[in-house]
Amino acid sequence: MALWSSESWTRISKVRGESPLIQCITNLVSMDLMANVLLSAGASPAMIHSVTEIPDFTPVVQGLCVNVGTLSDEWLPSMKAAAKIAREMGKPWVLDPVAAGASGFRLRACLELVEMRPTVIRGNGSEVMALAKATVGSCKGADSCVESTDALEAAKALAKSSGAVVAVSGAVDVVTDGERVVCAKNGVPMLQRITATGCSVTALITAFVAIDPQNPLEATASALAVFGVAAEMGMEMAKGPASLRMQLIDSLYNLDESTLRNRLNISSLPCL
Ligand SMILES: Nc1ncnc2c1ncn2[C@@H]1O[C@H](COP(=O)(O)OP(=O)(O)O)[C@@H](O)[C@H]1O
Ligand SMILES: Cc1ncsc1CCOP(=O)(O)O
Ligand SMILES: [Mg+2]
Repeated sequence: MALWSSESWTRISKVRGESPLIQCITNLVSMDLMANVLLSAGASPAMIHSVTEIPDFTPVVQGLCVNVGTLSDEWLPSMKAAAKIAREMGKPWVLDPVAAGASGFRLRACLELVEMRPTVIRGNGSEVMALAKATVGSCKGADSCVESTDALEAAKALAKSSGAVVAVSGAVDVVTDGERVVCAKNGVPMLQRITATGCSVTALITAFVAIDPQNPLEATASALAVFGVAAEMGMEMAKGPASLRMQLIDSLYNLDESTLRNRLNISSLPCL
């Protein structure tokens, strides 16, 4: 645990020190929280999605986050154009397959984006299972109706077939490259009552991988744990979802080394 704590503190310190520019092509619901979570962690968000701007802008970013939450025919070309440039230039890019199983259009778009070889895929249990099985049938829109642990085998299969690190969020966040499995156990249940917390942790993953591209699995686990620790700190001051949303941002901004070392809970299998 001590090594995970040291490495995770080093990573959040690097995000604060280097302030990586993170392009987010994301949904209309989560733009504000994603941008503010990135800023409070020390990164520099840019929610730039016009296909006309992609050739000028994506080449200068340190990481790309693609989120299909409010997917449309108009936005999909931008996502693909940016992902193509990121892959060609060896830049980390992260996919958040929101509600992947909710429709054939959405599933096809997500599978096409997976074919473009994201560095990391972060979804909830239902989303990862929909991608791994390539089946429509989301039970509840953007929310999951299975636990992250129910999607472990699906996550490993998706990691092996896509070449991506796959993170399944939930009470226990599970991260795998298809072989190794790591669990991050920080966080609070009330995070599920705030929209865009999943989108936001995916954005934070993008910033962490941007400053540690050689270790995407470890960087992903660190980001999930740091986000969860900030939520735990925020929960101590919050009165409900709205104040937790606010306290989460402040706690991430104020996170210090001793708090992270005392609270961080990351372990390798057997951790479920
Ligand atoms: N029951 C829970 N206990 C603690 N943390 C949770 C729980 N459920 C989700 N989280 C955390 O909330 C965030 C969003 O996860 P999740 O709700 O699975 O994603 P999404 O919003 O994409 O469905 C993640 O950081 C995850 O670790
Ligand atoms: C409710 C909703 N609908 C389309 S995108 C979105 C936000 C989803 O955010 P998250 O996946 O982080 O819960
Ligand atoms: Mg989500």
